[in-house]
Amino acid sequence: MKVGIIGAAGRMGRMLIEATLANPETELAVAVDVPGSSLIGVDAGELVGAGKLGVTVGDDLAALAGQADVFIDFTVPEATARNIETCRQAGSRLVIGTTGLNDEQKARLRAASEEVAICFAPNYSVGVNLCFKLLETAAAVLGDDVDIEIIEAHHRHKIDAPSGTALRMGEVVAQTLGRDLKECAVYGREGRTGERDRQTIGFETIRGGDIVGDHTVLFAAEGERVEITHKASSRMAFARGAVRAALWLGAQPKGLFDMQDVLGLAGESAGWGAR
Ligand SMILES: NC(=O)C1=CN([C@@H]2O[C@H](COP(=O)(O)OP(=O)(O)OC[C@H]3O[C@@H](n4cnc5c(N)ncnc54)[C@H](OP(=O)(O)O)[C@@H]3O)[C@@H](O)[C@H]2O)C=CC1
Ligand SMILES: O=C(O)C1=N[C@H](C(=O)O)C[C@H](O)C1
Repeated sequence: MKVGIIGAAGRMGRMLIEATLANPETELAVAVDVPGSSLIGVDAGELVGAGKLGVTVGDDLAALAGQADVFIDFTVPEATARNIETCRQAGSRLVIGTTGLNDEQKARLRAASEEVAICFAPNYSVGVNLCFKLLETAAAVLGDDVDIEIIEAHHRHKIDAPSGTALRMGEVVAQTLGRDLKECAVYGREGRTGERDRQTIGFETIRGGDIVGDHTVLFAAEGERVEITHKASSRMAFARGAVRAALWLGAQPKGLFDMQDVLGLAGESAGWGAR
């Protein structure tokens, strides 16, 4: 399968190039980054120490859209929104890892998926997607008898908070408990907060150094507590998952999917964020 990487010069973009080269079923066909980047025109192989591959980093997705079977986009929300439109017009499949999309951008994504196949997930690691299923079970068993807090930590360069993964974890728990996350989420606390309302779901964000991505969901009761934790130690976990999603998406003519679909874990609650 011919794969195109959008955001190729970024932290994830470089990992995605490596993961595409390492997978015997995928071939790097296109690499794109932001217009004006000093890396436009550089060979994509040189970005990851793989030597020259004959694929130079371009800046015009529309002109390159026909050269790949599936594109993988890990950029910023504004760029992803434009790329969705470009892929829709070109009839190209798209795997999206970008987090922090607003409601309007998600609505446009949903609309585009009526014409092309799109996989959209806040986290492509297998471990995190397993955690989503564990969270359904934990929330269903522990129910309304616990206080629920979601704590995430990431590197100092991350621009959105809470992480897309933390928000999805909140959506999974809220949906299982019949709550609306938009109404029950509490983001950080300061000052005289008053006693905790058990119906709320709290979010705490840590940013520092080179932390790849840690997530903990804490279920705290009187006398005991349960913690479900995932720690990523390499971005390769996300990149391998995204390439797996690209291969899976190649068989889908159109529609909106997420990593739960790719892994065969999708139940009634799949696609919490975008659907
Ligand atoms: N779903 C998942 O599994 C994961 C999701 N992510 C998400 O992926 C996104 C990217 O993360 P990360 O790689 O760390 O970020 P980076 O900033 O390192 O990479 C983003 C890249 O996209 C480039 N870019 C910006 N605008 C455009 C554009 N219009 N066209 C093409 N390229 C563009 C940036 O260029 P420049 O820097 O020059 O602006 C940069 O090279 C984030 O939203 C993050 O949360 C991250 C890891 C896992
Ligand atoms: O920006 C990152 O780095 C990551 N972002 C994703 C998110 O927002 O959930 C996934 C991962 O934790 C790394």
